[in-house]
Amino acid sequence: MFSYSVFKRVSQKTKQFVRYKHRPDHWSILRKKIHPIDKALNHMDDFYKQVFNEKWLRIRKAMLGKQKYVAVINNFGDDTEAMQSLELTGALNMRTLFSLEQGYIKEEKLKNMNNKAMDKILRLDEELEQKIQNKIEKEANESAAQEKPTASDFSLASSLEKAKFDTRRLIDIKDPLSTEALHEFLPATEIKGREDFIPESNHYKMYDPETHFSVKMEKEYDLPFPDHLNIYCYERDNKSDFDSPKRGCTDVFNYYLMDGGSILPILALDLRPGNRFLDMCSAPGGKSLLALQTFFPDVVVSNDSSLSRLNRVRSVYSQFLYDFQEKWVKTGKIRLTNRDGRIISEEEYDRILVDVPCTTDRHSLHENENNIFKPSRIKERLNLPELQKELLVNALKLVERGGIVVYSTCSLSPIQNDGVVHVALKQIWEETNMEFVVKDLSPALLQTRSVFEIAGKGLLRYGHLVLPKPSQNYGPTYFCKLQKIK
Ligand SMILES: C[S@@+](CC[C@H](N)C(=O)[O-])C[C@H]1O[C@@H](n2cnc3c(N)ncnc32)[C@H](O)[C@@H]1O
Repeated sequence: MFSYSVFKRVSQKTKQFVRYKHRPDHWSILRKKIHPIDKALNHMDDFYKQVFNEKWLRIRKAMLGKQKYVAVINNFGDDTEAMQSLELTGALNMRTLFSLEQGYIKEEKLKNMNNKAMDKILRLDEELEQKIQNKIEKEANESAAQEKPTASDFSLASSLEKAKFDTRRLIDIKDPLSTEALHEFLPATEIKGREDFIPESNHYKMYDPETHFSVKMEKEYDLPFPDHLNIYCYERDNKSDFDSPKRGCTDVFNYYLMDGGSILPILALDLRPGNRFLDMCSAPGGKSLLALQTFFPDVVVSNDSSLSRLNRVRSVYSQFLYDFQEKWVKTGKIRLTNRDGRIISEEEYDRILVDVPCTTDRHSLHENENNIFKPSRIKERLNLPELQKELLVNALKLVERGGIVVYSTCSLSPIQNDGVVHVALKQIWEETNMEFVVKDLSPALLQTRSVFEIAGKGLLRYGHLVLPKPSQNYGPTYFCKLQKIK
């Protein structure tokens, strides 16, 4: 076969040439290079298509699109002015949206004294959502069909399509995230050039489906919205950007921008006055700052095992809290600690947030730099569920009786989400006599449905998952609330 080769002149004087067999910047090489973001997309196409079925196309489209933010008003800055200026741009206070929904739900309840109101609301909501979804999926299918040919020639997704699946090992479509099913998820193993896939699928076996233990579940009907928390968002389909935050008279910023999904783990914590709150994996610090805006915790401990990332928390605090060192650190209200969350001990907390390192799905689809799907980070990626489980187990041990732990990720992976909660509870059950209740927030989360699409008990066993969608492009955010009862 004719071999195409190129020469590179290495010396101007001697006019020597080096003969490349494969020139590194040749178009055919560049075209074939699979970047970490491509790898991430291939991985998600393989895995999530089978988990979320027809919803996957819409989630995928949203995650590849523009992420939506909310603005958390800084109560320690020029808050009133900030709220007024945001309202002038058409931003809405989330508290108002939630309470409008609550009012509507109550009204429906009254009208339907036989208490079928919830079913009715859910059904109407689902019907509406389905109509919108069908339209979006139709559009997504059309654009995917146009985009496909070139890149998919060498994608894993296309090779998997051709590959034979061991159908006994695929997730049961009827109950896609049943514990047994997610533990058994195992893609076809005979895939050339994808060696990392094999150890990864082996890794899923650690979630032994044979082990049975009882888990207490309890429905929760209320998701209290702290009085002092003011969070602004744009309504469905409004893709406006918030202006950059501004410094006020005390030189601190007036609001903090964060993914809307990130507020739910903090709301789920149900912070109360006087709480001692540990943010076990806190950097860059958005959720710690959000917890402080409620005015409830007496002490906030922002921990992170990475010193450089902990310095980012310090910097966020300094930008949002006036006289941070004097008023917050020296008074002991905020502590910044640089420890491995797996071995924090001795202290007791009433509230712990375990917002673990994960595959950061949205980020992994956009940034090649430091991407968790880089070949050099395979081992780290495969070890994530183990690390996540150890962090959660330690939080469950640390929290006081009656206290609350919220476990959260920004991944759609059932392994890193319900899977980790499952193994952590199993370990606690085997090793201690502690008891926990998993809170089913589905009824309480109804009030958030004008802002978020949340997958609940139909798709998940323990927690809740904010699903990104083009009209409200937040998340993914998984969160699970656990309360220690013994
Ligand atoms: C998803 S980020 C946390 C985001 C943060 N909660 C927020 O909302 O801004 C996960 C963090 O966990 C930290 N981390 C990783 N391993 C850890 C460990 N063993 N103990 C404590 N923190 C850890 C990482 O350095 C990273 O900053």
